[in-house]
This record gives sequence, structure tokens and C-alpha cells, in this order.
Amino acid sequence: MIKKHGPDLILTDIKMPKKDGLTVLREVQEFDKDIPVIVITGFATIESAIDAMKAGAYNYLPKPFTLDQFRLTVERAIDQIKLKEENRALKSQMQESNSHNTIGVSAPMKELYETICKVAKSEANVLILGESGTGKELTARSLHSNSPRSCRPFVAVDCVSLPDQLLESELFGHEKGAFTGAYASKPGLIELANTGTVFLDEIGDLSIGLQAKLLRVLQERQFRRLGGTSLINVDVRVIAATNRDLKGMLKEGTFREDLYYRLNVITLNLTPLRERFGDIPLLVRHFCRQFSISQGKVLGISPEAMQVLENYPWLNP
Ligand SMILES: Nc1ncnc2c1ncn2[C@@H]1O[C@H](COP(=O)(O)OP(=O)(O)OP(=O)(O)O)[C@@H](O)[C@H]1O
Repeated sequence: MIKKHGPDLILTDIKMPKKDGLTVLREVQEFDKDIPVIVITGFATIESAIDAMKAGAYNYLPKPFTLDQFRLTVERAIDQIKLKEENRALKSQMQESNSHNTIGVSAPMKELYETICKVAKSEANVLILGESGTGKELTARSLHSNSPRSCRPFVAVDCVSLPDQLLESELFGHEKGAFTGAYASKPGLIELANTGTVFLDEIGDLSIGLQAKLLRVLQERQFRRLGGTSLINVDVRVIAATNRDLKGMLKEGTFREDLYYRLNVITLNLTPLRERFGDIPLLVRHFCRQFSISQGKVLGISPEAMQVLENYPWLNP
């Protein structure tokens, strides 16, 4: 009954035919410590009251009791539940609002938040390494929003999605007539990120030619638009990310060593979720809430499923 209905509060007698109230209390405690149990006892000995309180009862009611006493005890227990729920909601809000909705309370995530706080303040370029989906862009956004540049632009560039010439024009911009189809002048993303942060995602996929051009911008803090003659000054902080093995690429000669050292002033290694299972319940809650908002309907996980998830052995290896 308890598992099926998830009661807010349980009142149990102590002397009952098949199972005594203290056993019920212990079982409830094992199932969910937060359900308050009020033990009703007709044998109001101090010992049974102490046993019940030791076993985790919220309170006890010695028989006979008046309706007012009964109501007061129940109301107090309910107030306590409300407080606990408010606390829990606040706690999870705090965890979830941590750095740009980056969810996670596992040791690697805590370490990441600490590093983000330290590194964000500096002007140094950062290289974020991690498998696909480990939150590299999220981390880059957190670095930016915790930095002194937070009120300035954050511009993300996906280095893998475009053919070389288009990417070059996206990065550096072009003047009218620079190539067929360049009907008007257009500033590049690096120019748009001026005074802010530029996030170069999948930097390992940048061609050797564009690596050389990017290096020049990083060294000289100046560049020309495609087809342009005048030099444009930029002040950008660069955060780059990749899931590729850049060190291996250095050896193969497919990634420039000088660019690597420019970008890699500080390295952040992101831990994949399979090495931090403990974050799964929080992420499940977060995505349910996110999808509920975007789908316009309430999606949730039943308390029973959440319980199973939280107690699943591989979550606490
Ligand atoms: N710790 C986390 N908390 C909340 N959401 C996360 C977390 N990690 C990743 N995500 C979500 O997972 C998705 C992928 O994250 P993100 O784009 O930052 O990863 P990535 O490492 O840059 O991926 P890719 O290599 O594919 O570009 C995003 O929707 C992001 O919001």
C-alpha cells in the first residue's frame, strides 16, 4: 500500500494482529526516510514511546487522545513535510542553477565548477577536451558567464559544419565581391565576438590552412576580412574544444603545434557520464522539467521509478 500510494503521512497503531507498529515503522524508514510516521499506542509506556522515537517515528500519540491533540500532531507533521519539500526544491534549484544549468554533484563535476570559477576570471585561452555530449559548449558558456567579459558577446563557431571557404568567411567575414555570391560586406564571427569570448567548437576539424590563419589572429590580434584591405583589431578570449586526440594529431602533423600551445594555456578535461553515474537522477529531473516546458505538458518520473533509479546499485558503485 505504501509503495503503491506514496502517502504523505502514516499513522500506525503499535499492537496489530499480523505486524506490530514498530516493524511497520522500520520498513517505512527503509523505504523512504522522509515519510513521517506517527505511532499510536494504547500501552503508553515510556519504553514503547522511546523505542518508537529511536526507530525514527516523527511523534507518538498515547491513547486515549482528544481530536484536538490528534489534529495538532498531524498538522505539525505536515508542516515539517512542507519545510522538507521546500528545502529540497531550493537545494536542487541551487544545484541546477550552478553555472549555466550545468547539472551534476559528482566529484568530477564539483572539481569542474571549482576550476571554472578559478579559470573564468583569467584572460587565458582555454582548451576543453571531452567526448561528444560531455558538455563542452555548456562549460565554455559557464566560463564566459563567470568571466569579466560576461556582459560582452559570446559567439560559438562550429568548425566542422561548413566547407573551408565558407567557414573562413564565417570566421573572418568578407567584403562585397570577395567571391561569387558575396553581394554585401559581412563581419565575421571573430569580429562580432570583439571584447567578448569566441568559442571554437571541434577545433580538431579545422583545416591546416585555416589553422594558420587563426594562429595569425591569435598572435597579432588583427586580421583582414576576405577580400578586404584594412586591418581590423580584435580583443577576444578564445575557448576551443574538441573530442579529437590533438596530441596524436600533433605527431601526425595534422594539427599545428604553435596553434596548440596558443590555445592550450589551460586544459579542462570533461568526464563522461558513464564515469559519474551519481549525476543521472539529477539529469533525469532536469530534462523532465526542460521537456515539460518545451512540450507544454507536465512530464515526470513517478516517485517509484525515481526511487529505483536512486537506489540502483551502479549509481553508488
Ligand atoms: N552536466 C550537464 N548538465 C546539463 N546538461 C548537460 C550537461 N552536459 C551536457 N548537457 C546537455 O547535453 C547536450 C550536449 O552538451 P554540449 O553541446 O555542451 O556537449 P559537447 O561536449 O559540446 O557536445 P559535442 O561534442 O557534440 O559538441 C546539451 O543539450 C547540454 O545542455
